[in-house]
Amino acid sequence: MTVYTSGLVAAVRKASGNIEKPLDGFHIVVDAGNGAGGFFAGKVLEPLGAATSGSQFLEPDGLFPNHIPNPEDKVAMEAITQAVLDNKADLGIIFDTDVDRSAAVDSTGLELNRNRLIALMSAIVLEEHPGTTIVTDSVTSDGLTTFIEKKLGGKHHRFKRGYRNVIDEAIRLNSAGEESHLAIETSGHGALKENHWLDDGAYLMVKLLNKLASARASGADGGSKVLTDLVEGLQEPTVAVELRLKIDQNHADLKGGSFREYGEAVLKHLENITDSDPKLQKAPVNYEGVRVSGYGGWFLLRLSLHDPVLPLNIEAPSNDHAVKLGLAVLAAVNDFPALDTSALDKFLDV
Ligand SMILES: O=P(O)(O)OC[C@H]1O[C@H](O)[C@H](O)[C@@H](O)[C@@H]1O
Repeated sequence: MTVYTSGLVAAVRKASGNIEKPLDGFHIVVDAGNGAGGFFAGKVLEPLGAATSGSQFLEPDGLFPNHIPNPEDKVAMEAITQAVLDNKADLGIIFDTDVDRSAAVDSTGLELNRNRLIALMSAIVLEEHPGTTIVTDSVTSDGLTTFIEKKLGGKHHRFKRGYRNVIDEAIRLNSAGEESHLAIETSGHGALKENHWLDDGAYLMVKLLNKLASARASGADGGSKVLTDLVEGLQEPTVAVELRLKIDQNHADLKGGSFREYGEAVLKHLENITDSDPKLQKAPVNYEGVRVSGYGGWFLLRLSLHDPVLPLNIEAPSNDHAVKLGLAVLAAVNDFPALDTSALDKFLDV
């Protein structure tokens, strides 16, 4: 552990031009959610000179008495945001149980997770490696693609859900001659080529600290603004939801087949229905499920990696637009009685 944490500390010192305490004067709070990430406060931030008072839930407790340690979870993100605001901290850092996922919160309480974290990491990596390909999971937003390609001059390769899938794809691209330095999921899993493609949430946060430290070393004193500025221009949808539609594996409509076969049949049917609707356009390149644009937004219906579930992501510029997209999905999935559409029904208020 000492070898690992001293490597993280050394990386930030190096980024600052070898200053011993490059984060002196910064106040950074950590929320480990009672998982394994509590070390980051005492073993990484403090040796670098940052104050960490107000950090919370640093003691491991497998019952997770405070909140689920998950940087995608609303309650978890509210907890770290509140800690940042209460302590008037410069930055908040949150980890999942085993520190392979992470996210941050800036000094104003802006959450830097999901698409925003990918945008931020892409900005950092593309400064170091202009033009490189960023590999992400399938539920990333259209705004993220525009940001990576138009603002940052990189290439966005939206692949499949699953951290192993995105990392393996980035490794494959490199061996096929296409340079990629970052594989990252909206879940907060992320891996860099320079870190031997390790799925390491602490290292992602070190890349943010490097930015703070180098800005400070060059005389800038805007706290976490150096990070927030990097995501400026990222278009964000007004509505972004994930609804999980369960397949009842014991339902007669499966006719003895597997839930996967059933899910594939749902997806095929949805694809046929959307093909015949002129208001909807199938994504020209897509590696997982059915991704469709329309009404100024998009939806993706796909099979879960592990569960008998079809997760449905919808992003749209307004609730009305999101409802139109949801209704298009409902028209297809209603023909499959083993599918529990209650989450979608509730969203659509039908
Ligand atoms: O397909 P889902 O049920 O949404 O789950 C997808 C998720 O599964 C696991 O948690 C993996 O660690 C993640 O990398 C992945 O994103």
